[in-house]
Amino acid sequence: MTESRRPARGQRGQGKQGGPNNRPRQARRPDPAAAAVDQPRVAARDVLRAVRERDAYANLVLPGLLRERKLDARDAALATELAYGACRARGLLDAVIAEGAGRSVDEIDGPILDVLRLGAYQLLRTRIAPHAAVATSVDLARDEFGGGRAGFVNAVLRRVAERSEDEWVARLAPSATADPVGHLAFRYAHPTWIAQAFADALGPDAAELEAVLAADDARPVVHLVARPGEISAEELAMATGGEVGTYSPYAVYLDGGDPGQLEAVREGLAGVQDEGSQLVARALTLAPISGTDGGRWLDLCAGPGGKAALLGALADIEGARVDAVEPAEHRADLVRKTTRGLPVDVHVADGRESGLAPGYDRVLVDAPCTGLGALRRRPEARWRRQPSDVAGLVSLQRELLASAIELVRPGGVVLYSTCSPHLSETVAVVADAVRRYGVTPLDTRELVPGVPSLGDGLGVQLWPHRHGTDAMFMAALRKPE
Ligand SMILES: C[S@@+](CC[C@H](N)C(=O)[O-])C[C@H]1O[C@@H](n2cnc3c(N)ncnc32)[C@H](O)[C@@H]1O
Repeated sequence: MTESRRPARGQRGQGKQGGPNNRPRQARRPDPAAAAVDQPRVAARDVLRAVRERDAYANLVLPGLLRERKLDARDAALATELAYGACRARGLLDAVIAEGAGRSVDEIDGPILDVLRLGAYQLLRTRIAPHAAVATSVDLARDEFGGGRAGFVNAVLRRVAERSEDEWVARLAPSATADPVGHLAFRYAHPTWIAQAFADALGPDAAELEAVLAADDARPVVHLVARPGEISAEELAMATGGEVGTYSPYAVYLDGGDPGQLEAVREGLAGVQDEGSQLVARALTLAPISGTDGGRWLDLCAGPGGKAALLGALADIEGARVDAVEPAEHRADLVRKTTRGLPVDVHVADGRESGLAPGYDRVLVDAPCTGLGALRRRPEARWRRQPSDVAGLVSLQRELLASAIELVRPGGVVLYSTCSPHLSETVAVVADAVRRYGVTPLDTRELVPGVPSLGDGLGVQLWPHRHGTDAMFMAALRKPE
């Protein structure tokens, strides 16, 4: 056993303290005498716990929790940084914690592991003073579970604090020469299969892999969409103090804050929508179709309605009408909400057998996917997704695209999109449809005018590190006449 594998002091008896680390365990009654634990860290800890125990989404849990506990702006910012950061960095943190604890993280009780992840994140990836990172974590453990467990947390974190993040990476990551993708995946805290999927999609540009992985950890800028016909991007930027976007004529970038509180958003003049998604909806309306546009548009996978709302606003201007299909009732409700007052009819149905009459001029298939292109907006998602998810999604994507091709009229266009750059979900699905149904791939790059660095293929792959958008993919296909 190497020195680093030696069990840390204070962990005696830990092995008997519980089973799998995702099982809720009985908390001790809080000790009123305990020093007031630090509220931002309590909030971050509670987010990690909800993610681990209930499969919650960190970005849905945290805002409610901050409001409920009335954290001021500074504390809220710290809680956000710690909760999201620790969710993102989980793989790296767990490897270091396992080394510090001398055991696999699977053998550490979940609630204690949450505290350790929070502490290790502060030690490795923030400028918080090490003694504060350790002491506040020990307080968290003591407050809930008492001295023994606090001692374990103290011992493990002291070991973690012995090295910087770079030193831990040098010690624990696969070799950069023998396994460059595995090395970068470890350094940037991504599962290797996801880093490999990005490298495959980047192809000859795989040297950019480091930049993509780093972009997933950067705090994403909030993108607003100015609803066409309601407000211009310039007006929205003026009203919100934001900056007009680079590629979508409707985009405004906001540096921070809660966009839900903005008057323009509350009044429905604007929404929160990644610029890449705006480009997808717009591309459908720009695609060249044969003959005149009869104004029958279809959004086959519409929930929660971001693209349907933009399509609806553009349809209103063009005199068109959109059918929006979504099988999940609660998501269909969201579509109804976002498209209120627009020429959009919502149908609760499976897109593979929607019952809608064929003959659409334009059809969007914004297919359910792994979401690997939006990891920066969903802190825990990279650790939740599994490679085995891909095959099932690909079959659904193929079936939905087949259905869209049935529903579009000859000479009309189907736009297939995903918020994933995984090649099985993008070019492979499109190539399969071209082969099976004889649809013609269009040069989709022409449908996103002014967007650079789109590569040689006919499809469009956006990237956070190149375009500042989610890694959306889109490909336009015309049905032969
Ligand atoms: C990537 S999301 C679409 C996002 C949406 N276009 C937007 O911009 O807000 C995929 C959607 O497809 C829905 N979906 C899943 N299975 C489906 C099916 N068989 N037919 C149609 N939609 C489906 C999911 O419920 C989800 O709402």
